[in-house]
Amino acid sequence: MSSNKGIDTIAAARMQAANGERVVVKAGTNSLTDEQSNLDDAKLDKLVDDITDLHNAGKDVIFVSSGAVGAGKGRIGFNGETIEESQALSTVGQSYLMRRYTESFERYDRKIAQILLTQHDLENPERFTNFRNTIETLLEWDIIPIINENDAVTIQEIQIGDNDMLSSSVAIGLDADLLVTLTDVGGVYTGNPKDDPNAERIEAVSNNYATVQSIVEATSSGSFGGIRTKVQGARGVSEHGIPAIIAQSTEENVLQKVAAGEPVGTIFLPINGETDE
Ligand SMILES: Nc1ncnc2c1ncn2[C@@H]1O[C@H](COP(=O)(O)OP(=O)(O)O)[C@@H](O)[C@H]1O
Ligand SMILES: N[C@@H](CCC(=O)OP(=O)(O)O)C(=O)O
Repeated sequence: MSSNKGIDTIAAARMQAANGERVVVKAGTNSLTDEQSNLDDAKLDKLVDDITDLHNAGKDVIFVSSGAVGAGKGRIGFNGETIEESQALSTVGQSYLMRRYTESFERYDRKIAQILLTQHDLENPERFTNFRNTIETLLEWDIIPIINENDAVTIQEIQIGDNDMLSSSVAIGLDADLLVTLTDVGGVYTGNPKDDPNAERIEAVSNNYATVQSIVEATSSGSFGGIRTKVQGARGVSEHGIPAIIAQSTEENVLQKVAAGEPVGTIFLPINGETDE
């Protein structure tokens, strides 16, 4: 299934994405942990390899990483039953996650910074300005900021898997040129690719958005998050004229392929003031 827009428009969006100078990359829990919720070193190192490649290509990379609750579960050996327990697990997991990122980026002599945020911080003009100034300074220093939601003081995102929306707001607020959402499947499909062998990857989303929304509503289990918030976040970004791509974190050189304009994942075409529906 593809967008009703022509192949030229999709190719132009791929080129716009490839040429983006400021890129927000978001990685979900599934891209960082194994089936026992332990932080998976090989997955984390692979993400760091890809981000370093993008950075070495001269891009400003802002990384939004989930995985704190998952890493906390693995560290403590307990899944947590209440929201409060998930919050506490995130605080254990976050410091461990950053330790592993620090070690992994050190393989390339790269420095990183941690920023824990809430949607409130992005909505409050004074806090947002402070956040933006910090990011701009880190980027000038060639340091890769790693952002996560501050789960100790907010529970919205533990409940709805909202790092997808946080990364979307960060991309819009920081005037990024591209949002890449990495997950454990190859994009948005016509069915859940984990249990539907006939599911086909949707190449592009533009004027087919309403159809795509109904598909992901129908194929998602659970009442929150999952592929739905990725689609919603990517659409929000594209409505600001910024292309967004949902792709698979395990795909070889996935970010290099994005930067080469290759047809990986599902691209959300930037909407530049035209009527899209
Ligand atoms: N139509 C669909 N297209 C792609 N993925 C889907 C679809 N419906 C359900 N999914 C599921 O959404 C999951 C991705 O969401 P999630 O588990 O929240 O990932 P992450 O940890 O990367 O944030 C995939 O593993 C996939 O099984
Ligand atoms: N702040 C939480 C992220 C929760 C979340 O959004 O997870 P995901 O849907 O896997 O991106 C954590 O680090 O565990």
